[in-house]
Amino acid sequence: MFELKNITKTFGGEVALKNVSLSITGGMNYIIGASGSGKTTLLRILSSMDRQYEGEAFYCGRNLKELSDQDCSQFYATELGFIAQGFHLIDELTVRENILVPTYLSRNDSEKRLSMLLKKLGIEKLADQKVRTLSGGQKQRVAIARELMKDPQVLIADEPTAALDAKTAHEIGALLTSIAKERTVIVVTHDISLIQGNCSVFELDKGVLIRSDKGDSTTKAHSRSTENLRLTMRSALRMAGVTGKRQMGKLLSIVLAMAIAASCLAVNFSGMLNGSSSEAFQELLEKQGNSVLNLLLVPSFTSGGEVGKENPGVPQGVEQDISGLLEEYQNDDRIEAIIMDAPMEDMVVTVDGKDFIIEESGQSPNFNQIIAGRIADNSKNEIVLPKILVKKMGYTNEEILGKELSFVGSVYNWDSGKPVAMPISFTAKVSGIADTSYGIEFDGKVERFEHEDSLFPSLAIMKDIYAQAEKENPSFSFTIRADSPEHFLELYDELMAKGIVPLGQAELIRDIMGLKGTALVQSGLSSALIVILSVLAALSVCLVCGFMRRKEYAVYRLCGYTKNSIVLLTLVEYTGMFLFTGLFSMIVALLLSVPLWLGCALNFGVSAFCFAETCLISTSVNPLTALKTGGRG
Ligand SMILES: Nc1ncnc2c1ncn2[C@@H]1O[C@H](COP(=O)(O)OP(=O)(O)OP(=O)(O)O)[C@@H](O)[C@H]1O
Repeated sequence: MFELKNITKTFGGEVALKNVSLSITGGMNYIIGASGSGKTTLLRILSSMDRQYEGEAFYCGRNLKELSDQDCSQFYATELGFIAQGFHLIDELTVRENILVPTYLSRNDSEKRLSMLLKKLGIEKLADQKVRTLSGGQKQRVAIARELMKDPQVLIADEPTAALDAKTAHEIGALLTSIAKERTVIVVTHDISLIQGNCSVFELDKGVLIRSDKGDSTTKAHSRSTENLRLTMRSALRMAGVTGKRQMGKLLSIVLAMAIAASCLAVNFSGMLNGSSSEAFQELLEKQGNSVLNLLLVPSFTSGGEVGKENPGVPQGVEQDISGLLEEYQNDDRIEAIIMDAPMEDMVVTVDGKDFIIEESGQSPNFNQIIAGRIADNSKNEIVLPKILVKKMGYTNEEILGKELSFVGSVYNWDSGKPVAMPISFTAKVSGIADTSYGIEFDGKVERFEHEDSLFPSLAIMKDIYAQAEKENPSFSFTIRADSPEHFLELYDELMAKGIVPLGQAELIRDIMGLKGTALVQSGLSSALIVILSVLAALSVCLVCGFMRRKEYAVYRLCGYTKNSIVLLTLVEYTGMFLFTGLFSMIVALLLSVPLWLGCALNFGVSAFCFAETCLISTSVNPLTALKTGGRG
């Protein structure tokens, strides 16, 4: 059965086994020796847990060194029962559930064999008891029953009586001897009083085999399962049902951690935390109207009074050449509209034979937004009227649109250096009505103003009236309406770089955008932090739960579960947890108005991360280290 030839095992120069050759043909076999003599090392080689040594070890003619991981799982599932020190049972499960662990891999009816074993080992009354409530002897019987459930050719036990009192130790010894009548039993022990009857004894001393007493025991190999044992989806579901029920606490903590992480991420990504970043600009728009995005381009203007007071001797007039800019910016994508700026005085408008005097405000026209019709076509005699004037004339917006109106008034000619009012007149078709209101904040209160002399004629009209006013080389002022605060600043800087000073609230908008930028950076940082912390929190809970289940995963490996089978079991568990988490996330999403798809996607992402982490832990468990298998554990 086992044939070991010249086995030498060293641990970093220290020899644990030296040139050991032996053969085990069946029956009861004891491996004895002082502490540190190499017993456990030999056991690990026999059970194929350790495949790094010099020499050759064969089991039924197969070289143990050449077994693949898959072969090993099959070996554990069908050929070898292994009882490590410390019983290696799954504490949360009942006796029955523990014994049934290997049976999920096969399709055979296990119930009959289970009741036979419970009876044979004298533990039928304990079947539904949790194993953590059992005594040491009872636990050892459950461990033996579970291994016998596989109907193995060989049963290996590492110090099976070490933790038991003398009476129980002898009962277990007798049990193993009776099992040895049907299969090969190999026991490592310190307790030589166990050695009775016809058995083989191998004694080690400092790694050297010093005694090899062979009993005449040969066990007939009974028929082995050739079935490729693996976990099917059905058995994985059944098994997850059992383990899930017993490990509810751990699984619920994972569900909760994943749900909290997914909800935090959903809230984070839905932009609820970023909402305040554009609030400051929105507030400005509400107070002052859309005209905050206006850039007024004029050929000349006078600097503010403040500057004049500080520097009384310095002339404050600014002259600039804006010719050509109108054409340049006419079709710019960043611009919502270009509005001609026409300060006209003493205006009287005639509509349907009725004259209306337009009251002067002394302010330049202020364009907020078009509320009916459209901006005047610069090639035609068209004009946009302020809604306040239309109201004063007693018309509705719809009634006045398209009407032909006559205007008379004056325009100042500054060619001589002094303002000379020049009479003008023109007719124009009404192309649109504009809201010309704007707000100014006084003592925290916003007051709104609107002037009826905010007229917006086309370029064609402007050219006509400047000709009438006999202006030499007339230059036409106009307002650029940017389509966003970002483009407003871009256009402002571009014009300044050209040496043109546009009039507008650039500094205020720059401040607000700077604020927004800072807010975005801050919210970006806090977003990243929330993402990292949420995922880390969920991963930590899974890590802790995964580590708490390491012994359980090691038991699965020794019962013959392949890594793929353990991944499948983990997948089934996580699918269940994903559904629970999904329910929680959906409720949170509904309560916080987070898009459902976002909640589900993030829930899936978090679950996938946690699943991957748990798979990593469950498949990388080394039964040698996870279960105590000798002095070195
Ligand atoms: N993983 C390891 N790393 C380093 N040395 C080891 C390792 N495992 C065993 N050894 C060494 O190999 C020798 C044999 O150890 P082994 O555990 O096989 O002895 P043992 O007879 O089973 O002892 P005990 O009865 O105390 O369990 C010892 O000197 C031990 O220190």
